[in-house]
Amino acid sequence: MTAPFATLDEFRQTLEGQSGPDMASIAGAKERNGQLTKPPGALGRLEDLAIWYAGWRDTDRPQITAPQVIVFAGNHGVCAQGVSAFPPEVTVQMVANFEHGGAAINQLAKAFGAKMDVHALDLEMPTQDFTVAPAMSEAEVVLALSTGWNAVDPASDVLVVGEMGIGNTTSAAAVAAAVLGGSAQDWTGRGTGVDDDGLARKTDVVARGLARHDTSDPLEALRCLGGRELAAMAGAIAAARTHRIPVILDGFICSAAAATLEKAVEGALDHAVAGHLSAEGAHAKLLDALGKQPILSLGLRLGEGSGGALAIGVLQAAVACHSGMATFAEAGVAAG
Ligand SMILES: Cc1cc2ncn([C@H]3O[C@H](COP(=O)(O)O)[C@@H](O)[C@H]3O)c2cc1C
Ligand SMILES: O=C(O)c1cccnc1
Repeated sequence: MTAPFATLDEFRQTLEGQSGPDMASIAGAKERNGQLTKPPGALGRLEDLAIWYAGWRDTDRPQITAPQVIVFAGNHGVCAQGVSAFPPEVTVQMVANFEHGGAAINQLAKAFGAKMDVHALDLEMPTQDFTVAPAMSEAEVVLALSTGWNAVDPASDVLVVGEMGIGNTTSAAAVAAAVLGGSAQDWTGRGTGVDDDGLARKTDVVARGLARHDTSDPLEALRCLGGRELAAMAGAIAAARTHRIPVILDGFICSAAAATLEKAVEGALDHAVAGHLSAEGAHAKLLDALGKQPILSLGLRLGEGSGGALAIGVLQAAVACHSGMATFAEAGVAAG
């Protein structure tokens, strides 16, 4: 489906017009959950996940057969400020690695039966350094949102969005600070592993970005401080809602991009769960602010959609139990 917006205002209107979960499917799934052959609540959070998933799939007995992982890549002008432990060429080199099947996310997508797509967004044209100018023009951010929107396969039944973009933890920290409040220090972490000097430099860069731009509007924060891959993730998350495809969020960068949607239109992330808690320092605070409890906590600090992809397995398991288990009546097991 072609993206139904050509401006940031139209994108916001698209978010405002999106529907919520199907309450009848939620009620039916709760009813079914209560009849399954297990003590009430014994599957813990798996039960909540299955019921949540049912509401977005419009059925009380859903299946997961077609997960999609999309990795978006972008380059960042702010790398000129020395904010990453790695050089910006790594972005395009990793895109080649994704295309040849050699990255962590390739293995994780394969392990959970997900199809994986990679979209490189104008890598030869990095965003502007946000300490001197807005990262993107309105046309550029809308194009990136549209690329993300159009990348979603309407036939998929769960979506993970990930990213590759050297420098993008700086961008994500700035976006998070702009939309959720707090200081640059609160949100800036080590990313790929900058040393203490690098962290101080990076924090200063985030502070200067925040001081330079008027980011009271969350979508303006995405434009001025974000990156193409962050905008594409936001566009894909929004498109998934329109297609009734539940989303599993990845780590710090994905969550910062997603936060712009929730802050633009409250409830815009109701169709999304947090796949994992990243080791990037401020991710816990970000998830708290979004009211999301991570499914996994494995110390990952990679991005690429890796933590989201791992959580596909948990969601699949939750849905398999919900839809595949026998009821007490079917199995002839005495209910308590
Ligand atoms: C080889 C390599 C593979 C990666 N895969 C994801 N990232 C992660 O690291 C980057 C963000 O960290 P920073 O802001 O410190 O540059 C992003 O590309 C993110 O996806 C990688 C980084 C590297 C070096
Ligand atoms: O949490 C993430 O997404 C993350 C953390 C560090 C580096 N790259 C990605």
